[in-house]
Formats: sequence, structure tokens, C-alpha cells
Amino acid sequence: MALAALGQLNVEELPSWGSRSVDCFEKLEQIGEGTYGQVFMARETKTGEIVALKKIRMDNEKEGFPITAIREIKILKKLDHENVIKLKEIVTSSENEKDEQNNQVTESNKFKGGIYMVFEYMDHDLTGLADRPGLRFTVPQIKCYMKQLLTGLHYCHINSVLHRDIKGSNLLIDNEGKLKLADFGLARFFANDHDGNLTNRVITLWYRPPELLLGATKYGPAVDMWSVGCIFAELLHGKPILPGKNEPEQLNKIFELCGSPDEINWPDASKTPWYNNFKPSRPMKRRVREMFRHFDRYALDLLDHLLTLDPNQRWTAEQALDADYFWNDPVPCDPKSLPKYESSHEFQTKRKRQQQRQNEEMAKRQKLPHPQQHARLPPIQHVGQAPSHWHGPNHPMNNAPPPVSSGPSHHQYGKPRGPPTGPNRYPTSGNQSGAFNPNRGGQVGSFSSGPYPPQGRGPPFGGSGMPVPGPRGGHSGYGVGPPYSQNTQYGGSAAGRGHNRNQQYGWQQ
Ligand SMILES: Nc1ncnc2c1ncn2[C@@H]1O[C@H](COP(=O)(O)OP(=O)(O)OP(=O)(O)O)[C@@H](O)[C@H]1O
Repeated sequence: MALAALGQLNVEELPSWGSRSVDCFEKLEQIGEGTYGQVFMARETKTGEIVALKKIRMDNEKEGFPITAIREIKILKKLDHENVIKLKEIVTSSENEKDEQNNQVTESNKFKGGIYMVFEYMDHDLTGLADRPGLRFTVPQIKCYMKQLLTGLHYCHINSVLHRDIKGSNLLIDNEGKLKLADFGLARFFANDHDGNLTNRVITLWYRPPELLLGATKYGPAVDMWSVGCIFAELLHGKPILPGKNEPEQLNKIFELCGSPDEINWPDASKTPWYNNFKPSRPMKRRVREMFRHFDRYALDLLDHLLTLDPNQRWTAEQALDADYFWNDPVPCDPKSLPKYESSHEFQTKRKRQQQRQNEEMAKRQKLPHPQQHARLPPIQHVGQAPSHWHGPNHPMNNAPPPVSSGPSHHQYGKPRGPPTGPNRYPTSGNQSGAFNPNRGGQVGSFSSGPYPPQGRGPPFGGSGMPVPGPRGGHSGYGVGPPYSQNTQYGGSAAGRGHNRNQQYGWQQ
């Protein structure tokens, strides 16, 4: 099959798609559990190649094959880029197989069989990787991941694809340091005039832009760029920056950080469907630069242009890649120079948290001292999961040997891991613009999932599917002034630069 050049779509199709059985693969371990299916690490029996198998969940489908899976397959078959996950083929299983929990198929599902998407295998997702105790990403590493994220997204956007669920667990990373966008279950092709009516119920809440929270149904690539801004700040700050519990609170957090919409910062805000329901009761000042004053000026400048309320003024992926941030020291590192980690996926870190909770409960009951809690452990969401193992205190980023372990792990060569006694991986403060040693320096950022955000796929505003009728509808924090001090300056722009470095990415517009 001829490969598409960078920036081009893949127009050829493998003839064998769907014709092979999943029996050609040996399932090794479950590595993911998503809204739409389980993900397994597997080995192709014939070639020994390690792949990821994503089983398409059919049990809730009354109307046949799920539309999200159809979309994901359709889009991924067309995309061909080094920063976008590669869908290798589709395989099927016979209708009377047992399900993954070893339950026999029932009357209602017995004729459905199983359909799996076969992906290239990636060792980590960004959330799972960053949740490793003791891990600190360096600034060149963050720049390297950000550059790849933006390059992959730029490719999607110039090919008229919106991702619509950019978040850490959908950014996959291999041990060559390559980052790839994954989970195109919410993605769709878009028209450049943004004239169509698109669904408003997309993007995981913490990464959802203000225009969607205000009900917009005509939108474009800028929605993904807001999510990128949230991830960027999270990488540098060490924790999610806008962890709202529900849509009104999410909007309130956005306004507290980015200021309330007005005629200057977002002239069209008042035209959004739910503006009158959610507009703040009094003006709020923009505080991005104050809140993140510990970032260096180039990082702040990029962040400021990504976390821009008005989607029309928000930077595009192309503009972001041209930001001074990527062109000033310390420059992004070469992906290949990144340390290799034992594999980690969010699903597994959730299991570890589950195990820790159980240990704590046990310790409480036995009146023993509590096991040490990792600073950033989110609440448990899944119960009844199998125990796993802790990562040890030593970490490649700390110039120490890799963790050692005694039990089974993601890889057969996995080693035992001890309790999380490593240093806190969140940067405290300090200017990052000084001299830097990528492997040793104190200029570190980090990233973590924190408590799990509500998913972007459910209906907004609880079960009703309707917006809360007013800004004060039961939400105490809404419309109340922000808790920050007033003596800050907002400004800064990278506008006016004459030089464009875009051609260095080999894009085709
Ligand atoms: N190609 C892959 N290689 C390794 N791990 C993968 C791969 N694809 C997915 N995973 C793991 O499985 C998890 C879930 O996959 P994915 O996001 O595609 O499923 P989903 O059902 O759409 O999930 P969600 O509802 O969380 O969006 C990912 O976060 C990742 O950890």
C-alpha cells in the first residue's frame, strides 16, 4: 500500500480489512477500558508483532454497529501521519465467543459476534505516564510532546477533521518518544465555513472550551485548541487547571481564569445559545498570567493565545507551532533521546489507585498506619478491579535505575515496583528560562490526570440534557468574584512577528 505523504490523506484501502479472525492474535493483557470498548495488548501469532486490539462494544447497541465506531474507522482509514495512531485492520470473532469477563454470550447478544480494531501498539498514554510516582517531565520533553501534539492536530485540521476529545489518555506515547493522537470516536469531518450544526456534547468537561459550554453548535478546530491549552498548562503546572464538577462550575472556572466575556475579548459571546443563562453576574478580570506566573514568558505567551475565550482569536495549531516557545532555549528535545519507561496506561494507574484504597481501608480496619498516599491520586471510579503493583521511587528522570518489580506487569519483562516514595513531581515555582540540562535540570514540569473528569460523551447538565436555567441555579460559586488579588497585568502577544517557520514541518495546506 502506498503511504500518503505528510499532510495528505490515505486513499488506498487494504483488501483484507475485516476478513481475518481475532484468533490470529493472542490477547496478552487488558490495557484500556473506554466508553466504547475494552483495549488489549495482543501478539499476532504469525509475526509476533505486538498490537493493541480495541473491541467495539456492541452490548448496548440496539441499532446495529455503533456510529462512533463507524466514524472512528472511517476517519482513521483516511488519516496517515506519524502523529496520528495507525489503524492497521479490522478483525472479527465468531458470534458465540465468551466475553472478556468470561461470561457466555446471552440471548440478546449472541448473533452479534465481536469486532476489533487493530492498532499499532503504544507503550503509554500521557495520563498513565505522568501518573507514575516520582516522574517529572523536563521542559524540553514537554516541548517535544507539545510539538508532536500540535503537529498531529494540525494535520487533522488541514484535512478537515476535528478530534473533539483531546485529553491526556487519548495521547499515546511509545518508547521512541513518539506521541500520537488516538481515540477518534468523537471525531468528525467538518466544513470550513463552520456552517453545519454539530453536536454540542463533545470533549471531556475539563478540556471543553467556553463556546461549547455556552451551547455553540457551529464551531471548528478552535475547540481542539482550547483542549491543547488545558493540557499544556497541566503539563507545566502539574495538575489539571480547570477541574469543574459540572458545566456551570466549569464555565465559572474558565471565567475566573480567563475573565468574563465582553465586547472586546469575545464580541460574539452574546450570540451563543446559552449566554444569557450563564453570563457572569459581574465582570471578572483575566488572570492567566498571574495564575501561571511561574511559567517562563514564552510558555505564558503560548498559553495566553490558546486559552483565549474567543474561538476566532484563539491560536490555530499552525500559529502555535510557530510560537517563540518552541524556538527558544531550551528547545524541544529529540523524541528518541527521551528515557524509556515501563509501559503505563491510565487504566492501569486506576487499578493501582483501587489497590491503594483497598490497602488504606484494610489498614484502617486493622488500626495499622496508612500506606503512603501519592499526592495526586484521583478518586476511584471502578470497583472490583484486580490489584496491581506500585511504581518504585527510582525513575529514569531522576537518573536512577528503572523500577524493579516482582509481579506480572504490562510486559513480561516487567519488574517489581515498590511503594511510591519518590519525590513530588510537581514543580513548585521558579523561572524556567535559565540554563538547562535536559536530563538533570531542576526545570521540570509534570502532568497528571488528577480526579477523573466527567466524560465528554454524556449529556450535559446532569441527566436532564438541558442547561441549568440560570447562573445561580444551585451553584454557589457562580457569578462570585474570583479569589485572586487584583494587582496583576494582563497582556503580552506574539503578534507582529514577520518570520514564519511553518515550512519546517513539511505541511501541505
Ligand atoms: N494503540 C494503542 N496502544 C496502546 N494503548 C492503547 C491504544 N489505544 C488505546 N489504548 C489504551 O486504551 C485506552 C482507551 O482507548 P480509547 O480511548 O481508544 O477507547 P475509548 O473507548 O474511546 O475510551 P474513552 O471512553 O476513555 O475515550 C487509552 O487511554 C489507552 O490507554
